[in-house]
Amino acid sequence: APTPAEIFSTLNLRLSYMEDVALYKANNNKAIEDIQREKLVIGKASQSAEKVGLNKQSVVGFFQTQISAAKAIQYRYRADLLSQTETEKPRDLKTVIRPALIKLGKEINAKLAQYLKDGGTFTAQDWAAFETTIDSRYLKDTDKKALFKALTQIRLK
Ligand SMILES: C=C(O[C@@H]1C=C(C(=O)O)C=C[C@H]1O)C(=O)O
Repeated sequence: APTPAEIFSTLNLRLSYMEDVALYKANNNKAIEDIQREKLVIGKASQSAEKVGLNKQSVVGFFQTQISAAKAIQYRYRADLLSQTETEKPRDLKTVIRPALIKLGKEINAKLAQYLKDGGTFTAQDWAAFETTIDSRYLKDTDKKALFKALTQIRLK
């Protein structure tokens, strides 16, 4: 069965793509927020929740919170890009990053379902590990708290 550490780490991996997303969008004159894409991401997460036996509404809430954190990282990094040049080329948004984000979303749901079916729970005891595992330089403690709260609210069907 997955461990909380493994689940937190997969969530962190999804968030770790967001600086590349921001750099790609800045280089291509694209807006950070893409509502059409958010609807697709939420729809995929809802489908995969259903498939693995998770309560859909709680999973949708969690993914909305992940998307908010994703955008917070992007806005803060894009502000930094106004005064610092970045010479690294980001991974391609359409062919590399977005497919990876969908795959990681499925992995997060599968691991969560296994963990909860095995009787696992998330409590205040897990916060310390969560807070250190989510390591984006652009996330504030308030962002991490919102993510942790949405995570603790996920339940089985
Ligand atoms: C990651 C992206 O940026 C934002 C965050 C999203 C996400 O976390 O899945 C989806 C759409 C965007 O509003 C993206 O455009 O793919």
